Amino acid sequence: MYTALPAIDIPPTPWTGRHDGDGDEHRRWWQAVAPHSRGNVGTGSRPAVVVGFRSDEGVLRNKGRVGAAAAPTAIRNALGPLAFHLDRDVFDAGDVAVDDGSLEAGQDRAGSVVSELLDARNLTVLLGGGHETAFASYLGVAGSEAVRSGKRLGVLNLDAHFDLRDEPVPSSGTPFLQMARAEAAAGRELNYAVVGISEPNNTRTLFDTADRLGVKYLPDEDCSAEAVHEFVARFLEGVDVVYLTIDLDVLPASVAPGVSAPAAYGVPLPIISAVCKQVAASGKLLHVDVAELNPEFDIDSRTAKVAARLVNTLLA
Ligand SMILES: N=CN[C@@H](CCC(=O)O)C(=O)O
Ligand SMILES: [Mn+2]
Ligand SMILES: [Mn+2]
Repeated sequence: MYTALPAIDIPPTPWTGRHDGDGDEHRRWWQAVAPHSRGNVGTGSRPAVVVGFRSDEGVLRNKGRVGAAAAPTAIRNALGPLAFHLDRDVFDAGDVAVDDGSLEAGQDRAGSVVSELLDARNLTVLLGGGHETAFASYLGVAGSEAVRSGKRLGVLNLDAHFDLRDEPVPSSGTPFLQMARAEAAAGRELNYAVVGISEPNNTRTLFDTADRLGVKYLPDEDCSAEAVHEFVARFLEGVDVVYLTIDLDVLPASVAPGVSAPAAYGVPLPIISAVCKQVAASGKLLHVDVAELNPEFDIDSRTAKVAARLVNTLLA
């Protein structure tokens, strides 16, 4: 019998895609993904559980282009037809929805879903949502047994932006400053690294905040394959578990047009994909989210397909 997690607002619905046959040799994501039910443990490798965070309240508050609330559905639709070559079970736990502007309550609900799934041995995949999704992810990760028991957490953000804004209300521009404050309140220091920072899209204040917090970052123009590999390797050395957050605006606008703030320069997709493989291969990946897809501005689902491809790579 299906039992949803208590904080889920919208239960999972069946996935769709091309049908070539019912045998394993024809299997696509839509045929492989099953609804998550409390007590699902999967077989073999650590199962992955997908959760949607339908929110664009953070983007609205950050004066961006709204529409990211529709992204979880768009990413599932892009994943569904992909051939399934994974060696793990994948479940869909449904969505948390931010209604009536109640972002903070939605982040709390999504956080509790992620914590429960992590404590049940799953690899969690939170599909945003604007980048306010990151604070929901953080609540989930920080509330997990792994982090509470002292594992050293690293937050790796693939993003053109620091998202360290100091604002009176939380938004898509504030999640990593919120994390820094929450970590300080817990007697820890946020270990935060960003790949793909666009210098002209982050003010002096943001660079000063990053420096004050000891944030490690690699500018977009310095993102050669070697430099990124070295940067990520160093970061991985100093942590036990990783929360990886992919803001799709780290990619060039031609690759990811469907975001609130498309990147003029951007980090090439092969390099972002290589980071995903490197993090997955480290065995330290605890949780991942994908943020900022705005299907309203997408072209031929290009950005949704890139998001789906990166999720597929991370779980492989
Ligand atoms: N999550 C969004 N972050 C960016 C948006 C920048 C923009 O809208 O131009 C930020 O706040 O810096
Ligand atoms: Mn961001
Ligand atoms: Mn960004």
